[in-house]
Amino acid sequence: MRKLIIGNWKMNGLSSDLDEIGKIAEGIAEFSDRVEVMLCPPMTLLERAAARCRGSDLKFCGQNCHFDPRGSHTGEVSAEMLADAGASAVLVGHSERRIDSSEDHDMVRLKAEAARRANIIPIICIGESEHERESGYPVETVMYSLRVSVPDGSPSHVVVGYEPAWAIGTGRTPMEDDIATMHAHIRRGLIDRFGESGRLVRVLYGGSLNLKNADGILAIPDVDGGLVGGASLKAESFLAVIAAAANVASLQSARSVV
Ligand SMILES: O=C[C@H](O)COP(=O)(O)O
Repeated sequence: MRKLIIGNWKMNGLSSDLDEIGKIAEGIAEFSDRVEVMLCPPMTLLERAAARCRGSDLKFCGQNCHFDPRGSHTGEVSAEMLADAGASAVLVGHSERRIDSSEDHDMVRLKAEAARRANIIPIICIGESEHERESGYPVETVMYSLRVSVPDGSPSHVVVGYEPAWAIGTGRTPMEDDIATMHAHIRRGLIDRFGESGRLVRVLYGGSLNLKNADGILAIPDVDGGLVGGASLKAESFLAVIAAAANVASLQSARSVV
């Protein structure tokens, strides 16, 4: 399976950064056989970025959507609008939205269902806070989020992003063994719920992923790719993470042949 690397620009990016997005689109061509790449620019750049990169392998992703298709929701954007602007996917339940906008698991599930309704892929983000990790029950916390946030029905075209909130933007990451344990639990939870189809759900790791740690983290079993924040803002650092993902994908496919 190709690795999936998603860059999340969060509330960063002006029209002067469209050239940087163009560089990313050009730079990923050599890795496209091993890595699928998506970028989540701010809403104000989405349509222009998608138009500019049309014909490249770079796909675009919204950072959030409302669960209704239209209506009286000032300041919101629907999944249908994201699709119309050129998005193939949307992040739902990112911990920054859960904190800033009090989104709970039920709302995240409704948003994931809205993405499916609009034929775009929901990237469903789950992860424990520092307090939840220190309380000693991070696995239980994450498994509960997974159960409630992921909608029923076929899990095909659903992506899960495991992002420990305390690792986001801090330069701190869990130990590789802890990431392996969490991803194994998530995989088991998906298989228990969806049977063999649960094996096909891509599970990404996010939280201070960068060039220095990408080789190790992306090689962990059941880590199917990564969600990259800060390191995705410049083409050079984002392409370095993508190159690392391509190397890991090559090694894993060589091993699976032997
Ligand atoms: O969506 C991306 C994540 O929040 C990770 O952000 P970060 O790489 O800056 O820690």
